[in-house]
Amino acid sequence: MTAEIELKRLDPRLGSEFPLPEYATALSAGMDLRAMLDQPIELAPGEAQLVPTGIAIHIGNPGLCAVILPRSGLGHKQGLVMGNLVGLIDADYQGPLMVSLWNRGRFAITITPGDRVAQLVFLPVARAVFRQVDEFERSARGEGGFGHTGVR
Ligand SMILES: O=c1ccn([C@H]2C[C@H](O)[C@@H](COP(=O)(O)OP(=O)(O)OP(=O)(O)O)O2)c(=O)[nH]1
Repeated sequence: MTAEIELKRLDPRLGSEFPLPEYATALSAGMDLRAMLDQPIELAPGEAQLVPTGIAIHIGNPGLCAVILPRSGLGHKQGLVMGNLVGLIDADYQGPLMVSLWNRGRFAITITPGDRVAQLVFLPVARAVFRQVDEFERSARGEGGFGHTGVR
């Protein structure tokens, strides 16, 4: 599925000095987001900072959202992940897209302007309407809470 999403370029270096977010391959699920900083920053072990991506997007479709996820290599090797673990971008959000960068590793990490630090993935969303009931229809699953399915 392809969806057209409105994008505002907030940082003029995107689209000139650095490409706008794009899919790296025909089947990539995520597009890399860049840290559009004015100058390099150093994240000490355990430190988190909110970093601008230089874009704003408006999804504008109740059936879609986006998530900001770590890049696998950076997350695994350097410990650079998201301070909110996963950033959730609502379909009605129009503000600047920010990335919370958290150094969960043991060594300082330097982020240079334009570095690809995270990835943006668009996902389908089902919105629920609750129907209140007094009793649920019985299921084979029982009521023991998690870890009680009896499956080994
Ligand atoms: O990593 C992120 C996470 C969120 N957002 C933006 C998009 C999202 O739609 C908005 C609000 O996020 P969320 O609802 O998760 O945060 P909140 O702390 O609950 O804020 P709010 O009170 O605005 O709902 O912030 C980002 O730019 N980057």
